[in-house]
Amino acid sequence: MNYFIILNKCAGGGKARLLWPKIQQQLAAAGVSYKTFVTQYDGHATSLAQQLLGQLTDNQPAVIIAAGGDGTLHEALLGCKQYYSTNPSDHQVPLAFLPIGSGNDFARALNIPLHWRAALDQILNCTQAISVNVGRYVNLGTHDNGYFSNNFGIGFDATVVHDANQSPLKNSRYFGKFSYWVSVVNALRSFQGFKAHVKIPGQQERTFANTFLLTTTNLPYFGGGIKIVPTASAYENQLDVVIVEKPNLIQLFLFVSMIFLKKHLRLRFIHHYVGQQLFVSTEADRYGQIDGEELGAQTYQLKFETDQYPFWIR
Ligand SMILES: Nc1ncnc2c1ncn2[C@@H]1O[C@H](COP(=O)(O)OP(=O)(O)OP(=O)(O)O)[C@@H](O)[C@H]1O
Repeated sequence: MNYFIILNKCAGGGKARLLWPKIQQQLAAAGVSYKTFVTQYDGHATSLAQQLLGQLTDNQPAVIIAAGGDGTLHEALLGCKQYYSTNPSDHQVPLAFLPIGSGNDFARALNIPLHWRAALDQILNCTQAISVNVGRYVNLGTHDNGYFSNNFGIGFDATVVHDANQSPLKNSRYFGKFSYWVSVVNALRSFQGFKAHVKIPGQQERTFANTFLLTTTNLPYFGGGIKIVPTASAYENQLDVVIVEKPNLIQLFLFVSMIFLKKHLRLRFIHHYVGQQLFVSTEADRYGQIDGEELGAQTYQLKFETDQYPFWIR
């Protein structure tokens, strides 16, 4: 097998850079053949995936390993999907994920070990690709489109991502988590609810006048280990959407406590729907995030659908 590693040394607030020599040692000890492509800038993993797929011959056994956090996996997946949309093939090169970022929600959801050594062993011992569900979105207003392995969030979660990205501490291994929690508090104090509509084909449209969080998810987890939809599964051909209406202080406390008990979806200000296709629109500019990658503030007119990609994960 030929392994092609797309490595984001900045992932995990620079933790990936420190781990990389150890990972190299482990690869050398396993005697495997691999090539490394190090990302140089935001978005680079997408073009690296496209370039390397363009250089592979059709029947060359290969696996692309996204080594970084969920953002690196997101970019690599996007590159692969974009490549095969213009170069269709019956054999698509599978993706593996070496979770050396901060949140690593994809790994949590797909039982990929969170320790790099065990995760690498799992990749090297894997013998067959498995098809995994991913989300596809189209912004019907702008025609922007793309994919997500984890989730597409609008509102509070995305505001936190935006705020944390502005922090000078965001790349600090030790203070990165602290700056994240400062952003959570900031967003809780200032976030203004927004009007949103959710429509699942065959069902009536639902409108929420004061939305706090609107997340379309392929996985149970978001935000680095928060189990937002305990029943969601990337092995099922469906997406889950969760709408949280803006909570008052008591509701916020209830929400946080019930999340720990995995019973928050029973709360009356939280709504959960499932579909293979769904439509989401909003009426005010709010931040968005895709797999933890920030989108600017905008209004959304989104169509979500399920899609698949082969993963090299067990
Ligand atoms: N050379 C680089 N310089 C600056 N940013 C980079 C570079 N290479 C990649 N990036 C960006 O780093 C960001 C963070 O990467 P990633 O999401 O993989 O790690 P993380 O945020 O630590 O993990 P997680 O998303 O799991 O919490 C991504 O937006 C990616 O585009």
